[in-house]
Amino acid sequence: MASTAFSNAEPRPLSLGVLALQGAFSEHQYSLATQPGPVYHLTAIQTVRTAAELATVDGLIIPGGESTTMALIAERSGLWEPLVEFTRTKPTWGTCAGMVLLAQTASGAKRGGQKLLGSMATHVQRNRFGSQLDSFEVELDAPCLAPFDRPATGEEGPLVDVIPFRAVFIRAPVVTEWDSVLVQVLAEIPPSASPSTVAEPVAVLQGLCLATAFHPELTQDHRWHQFFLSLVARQQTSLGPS
Ligand SMILES: NC(=O)CC[C@H](N)C(=O)O
Repeated sequence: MASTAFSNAEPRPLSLGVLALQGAFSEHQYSLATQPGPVYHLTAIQTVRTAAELATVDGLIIPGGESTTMALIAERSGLWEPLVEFTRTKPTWGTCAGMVLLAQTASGAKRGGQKLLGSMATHVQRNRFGSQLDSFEVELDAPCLAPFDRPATGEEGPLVDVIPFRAVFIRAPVVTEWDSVLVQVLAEIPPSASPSTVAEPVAVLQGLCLATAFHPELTQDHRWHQFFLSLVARQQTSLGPS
């Protein structure tokens, strides 16, 4: 075993999954495939529809779409319990409907309640900004994206201040309550764009779980994908040699 000492310089192969039960999964696959960030040894970007597929990935994206429909399909296909287990132990990123599913509780839920994975200590309000017709874009400050500001062209140059992220909100939730010990707020909607006129969290991180209320996969700015990949890579590194 002489040469198996793990070095941070050796990228471990990463396999990323995108939950593909419903919603904007192919857009995430495209963003992952084209993200120009630091080079990760990304061996697979695969759709996840079964527990067997979920078992093969190092990190999972739960896309935007309809959280109630995704929960229903996951239950019917025997994927619900594996998803609960995965999202509590492995890197997971929920966008929009994914943010709703990861929450512990939600208001504006379907009559009779809706099933949530409950992997983040958050309460979300669904459809905070109204219907599809009320969709909008707004610039967010997200200091966590600073490491990914520099274009991955190999160019040297001073790091600019964090470039605002132009976020697309479509029937989006916001986090209205959270456990501030466990959950880190990464970005807030500016008060001017918020119905409550106070800044409200729209990107949060709890351990290996990331949730964004907006849709980075619908933009050409792949810094959130790079941020998530860096989480997955860090988790893989901490696991030691494969
Ligand atoms: N764009 C979206 O993902 C909308 C999410 C939807 N409002 C839900 O709660 O499932």
